[in-house]
Amino acid sequence: MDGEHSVATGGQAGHPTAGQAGHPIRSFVLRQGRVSNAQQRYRADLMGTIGVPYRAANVDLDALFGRPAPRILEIGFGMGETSAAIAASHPENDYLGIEVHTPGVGSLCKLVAELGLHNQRIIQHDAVEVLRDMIAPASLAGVHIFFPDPWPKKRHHKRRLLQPPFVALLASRLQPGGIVHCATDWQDYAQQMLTVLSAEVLFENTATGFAPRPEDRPQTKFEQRGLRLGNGVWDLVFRRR
Ligand SMILES: C[S@@+](CC[C@H](N)C(=O)[O-])C[C@H]1O[C@@H](n2cnc3c(N)ncnc32)[C@H](O)[C@@H]1O
Repeated sequence: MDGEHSVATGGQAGHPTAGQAGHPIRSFVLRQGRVSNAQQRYRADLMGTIGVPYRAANVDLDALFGRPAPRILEIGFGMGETSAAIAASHPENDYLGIEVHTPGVGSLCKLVAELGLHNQRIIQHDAVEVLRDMIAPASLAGVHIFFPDPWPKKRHHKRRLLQPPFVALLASRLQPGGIVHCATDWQDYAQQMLTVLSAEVLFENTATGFAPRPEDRPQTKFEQRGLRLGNGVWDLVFRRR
């Protein structure tokens, strides 16, 4: 997504990608993007019911969704069009979307209301801390990470989300047989993802190398912009052993 108007956030100790001085290296910067009136209104109306405040304790997912069902967590849903489309086409699953960016949260709230989705919940917080602190081990059927911030400059690569400690955390939160599906339009990040996911002993690749794009993954907004620029797209689908 656009990186302008960026403000680096402060942090807490113990972040899985913590830097040398103990300061967390976050995978995002909080942008001061414009929040439309509609995004503001829907966010204010809905986050009281479908929003989950961050707290350092496991969330009871059955209670949160009001039923037992496969749970898919999405990291960085952007404006949420893809999230809403997937949740609408899979009413049998429950979806927990995590995003830090306020306009995106408002946008997904609006889509949830317009589509009458009952299987979407939202946490507006750093996904790394959410996974670490709120999600119980072996509780997820899937994780979606579609077009994470690419951090193209070499000196920023340490900010990329897909690093070995994060991938180990991710694996620990998936049930055996659970799937992590990543996609990116940055070739060197795709290669990095392939390397770190392949190196995690709890994961097995469902494909040889990169996966064909699964038919049930709609094109995301960020992906469409990349395709207009002529970028390639790489999907990776790994299964928790
Ligand atoms: C490049 S955008 C892609 C958005 C969307 N998935 C798409 O494909 O259109 C990456 C998104 O991830 C969010 N993000 C990055 N790191 C995050 C984190 N640690 N926790 C939650 N959201 C994060 C950013 O705010 C941004 O909206």
